[in-house]
Amino acid sequence: MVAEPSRQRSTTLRGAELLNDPLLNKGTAFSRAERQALGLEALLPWQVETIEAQVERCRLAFGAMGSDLERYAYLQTLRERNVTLFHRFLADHIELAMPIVYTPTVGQAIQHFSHSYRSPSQGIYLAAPQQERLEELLAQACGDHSPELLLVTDAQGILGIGDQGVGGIQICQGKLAVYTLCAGLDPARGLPVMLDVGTDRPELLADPCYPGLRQPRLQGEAYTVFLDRFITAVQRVCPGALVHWEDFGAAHARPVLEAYRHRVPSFNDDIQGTSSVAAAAILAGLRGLGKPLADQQIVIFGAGSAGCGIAERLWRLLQRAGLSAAAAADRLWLIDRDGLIHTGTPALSEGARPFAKTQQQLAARFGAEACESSQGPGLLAVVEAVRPGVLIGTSTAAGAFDQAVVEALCGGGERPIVLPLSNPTHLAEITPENLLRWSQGQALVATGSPFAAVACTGSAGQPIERVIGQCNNCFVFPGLGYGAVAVGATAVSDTMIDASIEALARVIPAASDPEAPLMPPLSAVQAVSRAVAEAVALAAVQEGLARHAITPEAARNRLDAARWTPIYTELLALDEASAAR
Ligand SMILES: NC(=O)C1=CN([C@@H]2O[C@H](COP(=O)(O)OP(=O)(O)OC[C@H]3O[C@@H](n4cnc5c(N)ncnc54)[C@H](O)[C@@H]3O)[C@@H](O)[C@H]2O)C=CC1
Ligand SMILES: CC(=O)C(=O)O
Ligand SMILES: [Mg+2]
Repeated sequence: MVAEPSRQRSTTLRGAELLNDPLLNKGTAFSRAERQALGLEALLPWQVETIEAQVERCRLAFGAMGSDLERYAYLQTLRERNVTLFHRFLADHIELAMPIVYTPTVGQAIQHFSHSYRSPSQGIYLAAPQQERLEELLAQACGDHSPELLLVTDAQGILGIGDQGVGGIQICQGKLAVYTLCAGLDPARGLPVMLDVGTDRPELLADPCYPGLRQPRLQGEAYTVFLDRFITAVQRVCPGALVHWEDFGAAHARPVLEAYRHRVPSFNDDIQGTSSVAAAAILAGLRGLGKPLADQQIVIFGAGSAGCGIAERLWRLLQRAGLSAAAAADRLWLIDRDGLIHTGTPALSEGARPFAKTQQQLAARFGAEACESSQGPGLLAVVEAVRPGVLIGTSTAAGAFDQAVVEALCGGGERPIVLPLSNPTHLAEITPENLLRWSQGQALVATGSPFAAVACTGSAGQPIERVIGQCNNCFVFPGLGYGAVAVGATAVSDTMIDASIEALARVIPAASDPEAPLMPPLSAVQAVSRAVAEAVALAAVQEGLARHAITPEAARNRLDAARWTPIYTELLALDEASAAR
């Protein structure tokens, strides 16, 4: 339940104009006095309702819908009409609503965007032909309410479903809803930004209903110039705002992060947020199993933004656990479309380069013939040769962790940690049900999208139900972003990200019991986000990166003071003349 501090606000809006303002609208919850003062008396049915009664009506309507896509559309409409009620519904029904506004349903909604688009919803579109006016357009969109957090995508790599053009704005809206739900970011302070640099998806280019720019994506220098202009506009219009980069394609995600992380406070969620949740799950799982990280071999299947981000973070943690940089890199085995990544892999990415195995390493593990082809050994061969304690999937290759792979992982009675992180649900590298069946209940698992509990046999032969934790960056990015914004962090440092890992790892149930879930339940996501935000804010203070707080106490106070809760504000009528004074 949400506590109800009293809040008041004045407005010059009256009647329908007020009902059409989603940040101020309360619908049937306007009191008699407000209705009278604000010209609403004939515009609302007679009953004055509480927000709880409104939430119950929403729950009934939501439950009566025939499909998740309809539920998504219903919640979008609610958000466009009444932001407070939308967020209160989410807060009171997290486990029902989160899979709709976020993965997996948001992915489906994005794929239907061209055909379901009705009216401008929350957020802005900045298109390539407007690139000389980005500052003016951003200023126009922000008005007097400079955002503190910009959630920015170019939609080239939405979840695991690739280039989605301007429909990608809905991932920004979904992530911002999660920021508010989990961390308490004021919805008026977050802005979804869709950078429309074109699309390379032929179906969108050919679709007369596609509402975005119908041209191939900007490439090379033209892309860089556009991004540069955008960042310059951000620096001028909303100085100090945090930029959260989301779902860029693999070719741009890392270069964009590196190019601008020193110009604006920013992080890439797919690279850094994901690395945090994966690292926390691994640390907690190993603690529960009583195994040191420094002893592990780790296989990462899918060496794109998320996979390389996880590798880089684990590399850092392995070094902190006492290994040299070279020995730590040797523990990480990255596999992509061309098999195990090695120094002869074609088009080796910057993110994967530190982990590329040398020809000598290939020969030592897989025999001399492994060096004869640019194609590296495949997943099964790597698992058989390396016997990893941890297997991570960030490939979008549904079902790639098959029975042979699982049996090889568990050979010798090992209890591996397996994280099939690809989203949405149908792209998971393995279902928890198959994993637990083929590993005879031995594997520890957490998935990117939500999965139902699996019936298993316990260690004493008794029937048990294994609850499947959701290893999704939603357990980190709300706290990371909110913590950074609350103290006015001038950068998002590696130390701040490390702090988020430890805060999350501490509350993962499997850390003390390997049969318990490998992530906290969604119902705990608000408490987890608060702990992550605090750890991040304190790390920023310690590093001297916090503009708004110089002591830990001040940082904690700012986290509490900035927190927005979905309760209605009492509205007072303000006349135009007083407003002008
Ligand atoms: N659970 C979570 O919190 C997160 C999950 N993800 C998921 O991870 C997946 C990857 O995301 P990104 O890294 O952003 O995409 P990406 O496109 O940057 O990386 C995917 C990589 O997988 C490789 N790949 C594709 N098919 C393969 C195959 N058959 N075998 C081996 N490698 C293959 C691609 O070549 C590419 O390098 C997506 O499904 C995404 O939804 C991403 C971020 C967070
Ligand atoms: C969760 C997320 O960021 C992704 O799947 O891309
Ligand atoms: Mg993402």
